[in-house]
Amino acid sequence: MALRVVSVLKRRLGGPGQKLLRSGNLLSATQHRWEKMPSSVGFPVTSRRSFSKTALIVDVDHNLGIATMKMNNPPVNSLSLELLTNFVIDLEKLENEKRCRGLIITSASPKIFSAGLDITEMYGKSSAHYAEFWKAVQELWLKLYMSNMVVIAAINGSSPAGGCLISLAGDYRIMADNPKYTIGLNETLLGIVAPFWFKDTLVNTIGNRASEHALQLGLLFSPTDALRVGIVDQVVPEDKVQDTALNVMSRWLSIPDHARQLTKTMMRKPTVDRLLKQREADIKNFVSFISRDSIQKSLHMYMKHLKERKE
Ligand SMILES: CCCCCCCCCCC/C=C/C(=O)SCCNC(=O)CCNC(=O)[C@H](O)C(C)(C)COP(=O)(O)OP(=O)(O)OC[C@H]1O[C@@H](n2cnc3c(N)ncnc32)[C@H](O)[C@@H]1OP(=O)(O)O
Repeated sequence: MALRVVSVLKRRLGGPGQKLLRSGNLLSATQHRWEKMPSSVGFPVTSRRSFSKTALIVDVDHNLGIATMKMNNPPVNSLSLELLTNFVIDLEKLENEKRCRGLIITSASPKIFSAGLDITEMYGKSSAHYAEFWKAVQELWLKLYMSNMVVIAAINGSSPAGGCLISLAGDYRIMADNPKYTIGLNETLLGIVAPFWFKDTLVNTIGNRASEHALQLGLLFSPTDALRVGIVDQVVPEDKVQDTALNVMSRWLSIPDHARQLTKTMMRKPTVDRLLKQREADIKNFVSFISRDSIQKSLHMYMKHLKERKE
């Protein structure tokens, strides 16, 4: 199957996209190599590099120009300060790899894409810790939302709150068709409020009315409902998520990078600038909001509820 997908990738880049690239004199080293491949054979993986840190496994296929990043923070891929920090470091590395044009984000443990922000980072800690944590959340969103790479979320499990934000920060979302999985910004269910830039990212994806409805009620959508409202772009059988991501990636990579990147910047920069203009104030707001006794109590109760569910 993987070979078939690679053949599709080669065919795609050999088609109109390739012509566009040629006319714009924009062929990257990776694409040159693709052009030389005879179409009857699968693409040999001659250059593959992996780097794996705590909580993230990154696999870069230089021939395809695609990196796959698997979140690997058992049991639920909660976004701890460590995971957020490593995520940002690895994104920067990939961004600097000229031949890496696409990134697929997924989970190493099917069933949970990511449980969102690590709640234990948000209660019972110092103000300095909250500030550091929030800065890391901001940093990841800023880097991901404005990435020069094509970013596809291969959502192979549940994806509440911060997990949903990571998916929304990408360019395209493919979710596994399993009614047990849910996705959405459910902050209000925890007694907390999605910050304005979480909200903006959702509004940019599904529009104002649907966002207001989803945010006020803290809706967690099944894959079918997520597709209906537009939170995800495609729902596919569980075992087809990765191949579909590669296939979709080929379509996006057939567009000349500079044109696609400038378009992405044009669409997203106003949203990003809103946070950049008030980044420090946003950190202060978070620290003062999360430090309130009532919020600390809500988070504590929510964690207790999560644990009691199992008993
Ligand atoms: C005026 C305006 C100012 C605004 C200022 C800003 C305000 C703050 C904004 C903060 C934004 C927050 C974003 C977030 O992402 S909050 C996190 C939201 N996440 C969730 O609600 C998901 C919770 N988890 C679950 O629903 C389930 O765990 C899940 C479906 C993901 C998996 O279920 P499963 O049954 O497989 O696993 P368990 O529930 O048994 O969980 C296993 C253990 O993991 C612990 N756990 C789960 N989620 C988290 C988490 N997010 N953080 C930390 N730990 C988590 C769970 O407690 C279990 O632990 P134990 O094994 O020890 O019991």
